[in-house]
Amino acid sequence: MEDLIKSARKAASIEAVLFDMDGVLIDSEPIYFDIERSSFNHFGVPVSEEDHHSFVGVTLESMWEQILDKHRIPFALEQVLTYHKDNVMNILSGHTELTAMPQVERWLSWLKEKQIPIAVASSSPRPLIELIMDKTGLGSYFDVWVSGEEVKHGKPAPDIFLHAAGLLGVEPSSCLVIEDSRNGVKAAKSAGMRCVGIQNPGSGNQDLSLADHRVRNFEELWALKDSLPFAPFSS
Ligand SMILES: O=P(O)(O)OC[C@H]1O[C@@H](O)[C@H](O)[C@@H](O)[C@@H]1O
Repeated sequence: MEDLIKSARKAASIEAVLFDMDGVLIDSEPIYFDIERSSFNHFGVPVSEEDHHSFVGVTLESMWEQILDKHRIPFALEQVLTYHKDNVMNILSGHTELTAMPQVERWLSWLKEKQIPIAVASSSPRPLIELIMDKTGLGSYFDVWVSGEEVKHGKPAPDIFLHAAGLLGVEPSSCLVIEDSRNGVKAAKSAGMRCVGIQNPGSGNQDLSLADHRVRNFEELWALKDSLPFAPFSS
């Protein structure tokens, strides 16, 4: 019985934290919304705001697959993806104000100090993750970086978070995910993980009701920290 109680406690404790990138570590979704809108115009697709917000958190491939499927425009997936990805990389490379979200480094430093492994698990393509990690200076905090393009099914499927947990060597039930999108929260919960939803107005209209906890920013997340069941620290 005692063993059962111990293992139930252990399953619930947090041993790793998996961060979404866009809309969590950096307020990039408003930038993407503009670039995406210009690509929609370029290809002549009338994407509604509701549909547009529903794509937050999914890979670019999944977004364009859904658009091509619904609007039946005469372009190949490869063609629109190449055009759009080039656009995103060009604009973001030249962007001078890509900074981390306020207070995010306080969280990352605290996790590092407590020796809690951390991952970034983003649906963005790897070159974009690299660029953002470099520009924000956050890259060195993370033990692993995983892109949604490196797993079979992107968010809202659980694959990316399960893959990140595997790389960190931590059970899914011992992972905490920080997400800002409906697709991301769904992925985290499908992976059997605890999830904090950050309601970021910049990420559009996102239903985060599946998340275990909801906050508006990293300051509120900091306040929540003491009530989260982190595993006993080694130092
Ligand atoms: O998984 P993350 O880090 O939120 O990334 C998702 C984002 O990835 C970007 O590449 C897309 O342009 C966005 O539309 C999408 O929301």
